[in-house]
Parts: sequence; structure tokens; C-alpha cells
Amino acid sequence: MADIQINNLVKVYPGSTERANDDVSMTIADGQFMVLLGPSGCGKTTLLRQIAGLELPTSGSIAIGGRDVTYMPVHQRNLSMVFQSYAVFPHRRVRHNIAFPLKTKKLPQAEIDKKVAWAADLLQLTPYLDRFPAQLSGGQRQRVAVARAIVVDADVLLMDEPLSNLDALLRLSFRSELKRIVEQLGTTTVYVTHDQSEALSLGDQVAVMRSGKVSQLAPPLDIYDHPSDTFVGGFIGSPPMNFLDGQATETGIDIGGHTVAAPAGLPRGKVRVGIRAEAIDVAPHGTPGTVPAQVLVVEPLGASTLLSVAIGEHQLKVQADPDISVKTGDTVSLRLAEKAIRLFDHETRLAWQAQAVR
Ligand SMILES: Nc1ncnc2c1ncn2[C@@H]1O[C@H](COP(=O)(O)OP(=O)(O)OP(=O)(O)O)[C@@H](O)[C@H]1O
Repeated sequence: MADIQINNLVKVYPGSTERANDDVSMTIADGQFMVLLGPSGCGKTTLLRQIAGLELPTSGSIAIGGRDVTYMPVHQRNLSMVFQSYAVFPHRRVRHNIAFPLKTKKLPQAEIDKKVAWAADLLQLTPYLDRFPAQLSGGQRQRVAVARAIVVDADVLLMDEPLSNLDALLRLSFRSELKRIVEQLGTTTVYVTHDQSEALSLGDQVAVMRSGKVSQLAPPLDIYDHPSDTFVGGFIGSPPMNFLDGQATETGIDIGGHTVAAPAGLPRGKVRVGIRAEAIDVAPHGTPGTVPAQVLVVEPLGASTLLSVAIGEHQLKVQADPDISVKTGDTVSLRLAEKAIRLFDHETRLAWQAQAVR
């Protein structure tokens, strides 16, 4: 096991003028599960491939366990990889697929058998060891790929969207299985996904990337509760954070005619207000301190009912009780949980607290 230190990494692909990675620095502690999250094209895979040694950086450096690996060939880095496509050998039985990296290391057969049995047990593949990949489900095939990656005692496990070929139900069950396995192994892991729920559920740390840069790097709940800018708030969460314009005055922040307390030092003027759907309550009509809103859409989801509402020109999502009785066109009174209000600079869209720190 080992930590990973990435310093000022820049990647410009030949023939391109754009930086696929633009001055990326991060430390991934020994045994940590780091998720690289962001929209398509933000540079997640590029970063992972440089850690793997499949791409070389334009500038910057990468160290694994204190060793500079920036220009080291892949096979000298002692890492394992799992990719989106199952990448198992179709003509080999499961046991031989899992054993493959051990055979190439020329380990004694008894040791290979022991490790294969261990990995198969961990991934619940023991009953399928003598099958061919074509005789397995998609989830089982992906488990074979994971088993093959973990039999070698790699310093680092790299995974690029390993769940993306699975259907929604299988994704969910395999996600928790993967979490259990990686926790058990304690291997330093870097995991690429564009799925924010996967990132929140798996990561010890999440790096949210945008246009080749890291927008925010923090534990998942910090990112959810305190996004560093409106991009992160709008990318994380389902539904994403609501944003509306407010006006900071001497008495507080005016939001649609309703004033909430302003933190000390907030400059007067326009401010972008962020609030999550679950931090908005539908209150009985006439409750003091509520904001009137018009219901646009009502979506019963079982555990809650999602309302799309309008406050003036702003549209918001509200996570209401499942048994709420409202219909499209109704006017409702909304109560915003003041504790959950996040403020962003109207121009830069950076979190107001984050700016104060800079
Ligand atoms: N081999 C390549 N040659 C030139 N440009 C590339 C190459 N690979 C990626 N890029 C570009 O680099 C940028 C980052 O791509 P990358 O694949 O790292 O993004 P990503 O966040 O992993 O996206 P996705 O989620 O779609 O896989 C994109 O603009 C992409 O078009």
C-alpha cells in the first residue's frame, strides 16, 4: 500500500491546445478511496491514465509511496486496474481469468490456487470458477475483473467507471459490495465516475473536476453541504442544489420578499442563495416567515414527493412529505431552513465562506 502525491500536473494531448489536466495537485493518503468526479470531458480519465502510466504528463509529477513514477513504465508501478468494459478473457474459465496476473508473475501453483480461492470467496464467485465468461451475468463478469485486479498485492487500485455497464439495480448492489471489498483490502484506490451518487457513497474523499481542474476536494458530505461554488452545488445532489438571487441588506438577505439572517460581514448587494430541496418545507398557509411559491409539477417518488415550484422567475425543487396534498397551480408557503442556506458571490459564483478564507 502507498500514498499518491500529484503535483501541478498538466496534460496537453499532442495536436491539442487545450489542457486536459490543468495544474492538478492532490494527495491521496495510504489506504484512502479517492473518487474523481465530474462531467464528461473534464479530465478524470486523463488523470487516472497518468497515474497508471498509460499517458505521460506534459509537466508536473506523480509519486507513489514516495517513489517518483512520473515517467516510469506501467509494469514497474505495482498497480491494478479495472475498466468500464469487463475486459475478461472470453476463452478462459473464471479461475484462469483471475489467476492470469499471478501466472505472469510466475508464482508457485499452490500460492496461485490459494489467492484465487480467496478472491473468488470475497467476490462470491466460488460457484462459478469453472464457467466461461459467456456463462455469467454482466455483474458476475465485472466481479471477475475486480477479482483479477485484487489478487495481486498492488500498491494502488485504479478503477475507471467500473459499474457503468451494469443495469441500475445491479449497479446499486455491486456498489455496496465494492465498498465492502475495498474497505476490507485497505488498498489506496482511485475511482473515476461521472455519477455523483456513486461518488458520495464510495469516496473517503471526492475531487470534483471541471475543465481539467479540481474545483473542490473534500469528504463527500462536506462537498454536499458546503460546495465551493455553484458548479459543484449544481453537480452534486439529486436533485441538485437550488439557486436563487437574494439581496443582502442591513436587516438580512431578502429572498422573494422574505428576509433571512445574514452572516456577519456579508457585503450588501446581490448574492446568489443556494438551498437543497430537503431543506425547504411546505408550511401551512399564512405561517410567518414563509415565501409564497406556485406549484408547477408534482412528482410522487414513494419516500417523498418532489415539487417543482416557482418563486418569481426562479424555479426550485422541494422535497416534500410523500402524503402532501397539493396539485399543479396551487400556491404553497415555503419555509427555508436558515441553517441550510449557502451563499455564493453573485459574479464569481464562489462560496462566500470560501472567498473569505482566500
Ligand atoms: N487521446 C486523446 N487525444 C486528444 N484529446 C484527448 C484524448 N483523450 C482525451 N482527450 C480530451 O481531453 C479532455 C479530457 O478527456 P477525459 O477522457 O480525460 O475526460 P473524462 O472526464 O474522463 O470524460 P468521460 O467521462 O467522458 O470519460 C477532453 O476534452 C477529451 O476530448
